[in-house]
Amino acid sequence: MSDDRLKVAVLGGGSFGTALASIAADNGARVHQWMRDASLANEINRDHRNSHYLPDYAINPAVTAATDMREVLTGAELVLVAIPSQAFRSVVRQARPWLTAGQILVSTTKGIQAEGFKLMSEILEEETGFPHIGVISGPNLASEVADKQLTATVIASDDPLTRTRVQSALGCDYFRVYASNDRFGVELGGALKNIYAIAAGMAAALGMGENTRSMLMTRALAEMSRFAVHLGANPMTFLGLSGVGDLIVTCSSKLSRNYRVGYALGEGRTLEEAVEALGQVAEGVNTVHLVHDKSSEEGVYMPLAEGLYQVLFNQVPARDMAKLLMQGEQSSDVEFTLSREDVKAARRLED
Ligand SMILES: NC(=O)C1=CN([C@@H]2O[C@H](COP(=O)(O)OP(=O)(O)OC[C@H]3O[C@@H](n4cnc5c(N)ncnc54)[C@H](O)[C@@H]3O)[C@@H](O)[C@H]2O)C=CC1
Ligand SMILES: O=C(CO)COP(=O)(O)O
Repeated sequence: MSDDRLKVAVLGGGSFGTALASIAADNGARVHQWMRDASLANEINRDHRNSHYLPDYAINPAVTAATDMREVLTGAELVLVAIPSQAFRSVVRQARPWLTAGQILVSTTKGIQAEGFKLMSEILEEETGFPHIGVISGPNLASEVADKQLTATVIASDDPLTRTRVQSALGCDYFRVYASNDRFGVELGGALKNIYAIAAGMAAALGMGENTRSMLMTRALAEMSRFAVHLGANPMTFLGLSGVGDLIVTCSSKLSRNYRVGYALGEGRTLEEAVEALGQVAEGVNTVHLVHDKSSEEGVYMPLAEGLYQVLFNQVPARDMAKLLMQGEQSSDVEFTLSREDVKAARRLED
């Protein structure tokens, strides 16, 4: 008997890969999930549960898991790569012998590779040279997705086929998939907001109020869009789900791992203790480092990222850094309507 269901492969056995695998299966696809841990794969096949990363949620039984890359990838029409950024390239290299040019390849990872400041879809492109490449990003806390809470995401690609195939593979009554052609902006937004989620967690632990959080999130949006536009992104992308949308959720929720790392730091833990206690990936820690270096190199003004870098890596107390940031330049609210240079020039005339 022929099986004409869409075949989806998911690389990664963590919380987001598992949540996305279950959505595709809810949508009628045959889903194969690759992970390196055989006992976790057995558990998914036997109990339809991922007790390590998503213990409280049932996984659709149409998801089958394996540690064999060939078995998972052969015949897959859509491949979702949900592997933390530090291991992303090595896993794509492992997968490469079974990837084909007709497949749709999509990164779901919100991180940056240190060498060359590369985003994950650029790695997909470099390692395969294939044409159907995209990125999924948006306000998508994995446990809420697994709980089927009403959620929206963005598929970004300059390839229309990639956009429409992902919209139909994942869009369902609890998960909406909006389209963007600014792959770079969408992907960068997902990586950058992790930095500010750490800062927001820290501010919460220090007892700072709602005005503070709102200021932090809005200035974070100004800072991340300034950086992204300098590197070639479209500023309007930051008004969407993958920009302001993801910033809101990650800066507001203890379900965010980056927020939790910040909270632990605000309570006085060391970075090592905070990361160890989390036991999962918090991409923002590495991203702070990379963005600090890149913004210095490019001459982009990013006081929040710089302040966070000093707290995380140079042991400056968070409260002292907050005081220092409050003494920084009072510049333009929205730089795309009034430039920082115009504000500075007017102040110089006044002095
Ligand atoms: N968890 C979430 O709420 C969301 C996560 N993301 C992004 O998804 C990406 C993946 O994150 P999660 O699934 O949440 O991570 P996770 O921390 O839940 O799990 C990571 C998974 O990657 C695997 N892994 C790590 N190194 C590996 C290697 N060298 N080879 C093979 N597998 C390896 C681990 O075994 C584990 O299965 C991250 O970049 C994250 O930013 C995006 C949206 C939501
Ligand atoms: O990206 C996320 C939600 O959109 C998940 O954030 P964390 O990686 O901080 O958990």
